[in-house]
Amino acid sequence: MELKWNYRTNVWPDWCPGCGNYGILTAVYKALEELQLDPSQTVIVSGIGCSSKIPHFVNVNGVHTLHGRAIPFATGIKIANPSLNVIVHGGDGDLLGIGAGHFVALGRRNLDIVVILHDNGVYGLTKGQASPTLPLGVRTKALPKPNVQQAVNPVLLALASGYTFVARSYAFDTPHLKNIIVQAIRHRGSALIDVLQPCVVFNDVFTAEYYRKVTYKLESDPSWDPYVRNPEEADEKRLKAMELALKLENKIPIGVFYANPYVPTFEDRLAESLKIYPQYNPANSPIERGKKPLMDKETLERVFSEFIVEVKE
Ligand SMILES: Cc1ncc(C[n+]2csc(CCOP(=O)(O)OP(=O)(O)O)c2C)c(N)n1
Ligand code: SF4
Ligand SMILES: [Mg+2]
Repeated sequence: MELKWNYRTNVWPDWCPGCGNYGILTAVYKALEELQLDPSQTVIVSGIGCSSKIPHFVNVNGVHTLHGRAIPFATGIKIANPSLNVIVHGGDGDLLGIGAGHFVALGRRNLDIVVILHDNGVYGLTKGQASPTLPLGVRTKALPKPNVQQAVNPVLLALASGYTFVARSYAFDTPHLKNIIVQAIRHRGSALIDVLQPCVVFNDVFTAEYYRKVTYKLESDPSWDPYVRNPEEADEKRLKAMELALKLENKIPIGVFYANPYVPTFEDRLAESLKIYPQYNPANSPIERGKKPLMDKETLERVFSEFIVEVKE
């Protein structure tokens, strides 16, 4: 395959040797190369954490934002310019701790954004505190006592929130993760990929050796079909995906849990509700004419006239 664009930057990734983030970065490069995404039309948005350094290492547009706030940034970017490919990267603390409300809101909207969750069970950057995905009773290296909180199941939460593409993969199975990322980018709607990611410094329980033993691929089960082929089978397939997501005892499934292309995206709903949105979204609207702002009183009234409500006493 001819490589038209070098998606690698000159910035040397400074993660610890052996960190699962290297596998995720490699899979991202391979997915972008396969899709040949236009770098000028692609944005990676991250929060704060070891995982969130990723925009510095990928040669597309990037924004390294605030802890927990990658999804709201990405939402603004996508609504302002719906033609962009928007990919969010964040840690389990970032997306499911401080950013949990935004994580749920994205699923409810089904905005066409891919979320890649670096799931290492710890707050890596701040030295190994328990993250929202660390199970109850597990004691990792930096914890003085076993974890006293229940874990959030990212796949289950995404399914319950309305994400229309939900998958799990493993950081050091880069061909598998690359395939999932390609599918998630091609999908129209909110996509979550929960990536099991060893943190070699702070998580001595969920290690690469552990994941190698317990993970198995859904693709190897011919009876598993997560793809919704007509809207009538959506509920049943989502329920099956939820049941599977709950099974985490001795074996952890990786692969696609649910993919439903029939739910309208937020962009579609916005265009339905605000008729001028596709034509006059912020990215394709001039903001000034003759050095004067175009958003004068008359323009604002025209834009928002559809929303004026008369409240009768
Ligand atoms: C508003 C705010 N609260 C807390 C922090 C401190 N902080 C920085 S990174 C982080 C957690 C990182 O964990 P995670 O999101 O799982 O990413 P990882 O480092 O594991 O990849 C925290 C609590 C911050 N930077 N900003
Ligand atoms: S602390 Fe953990 S997550 Fe952070 S770079 Fe090191 S190994 Fe990776
Ligand atoms: Mg983490």
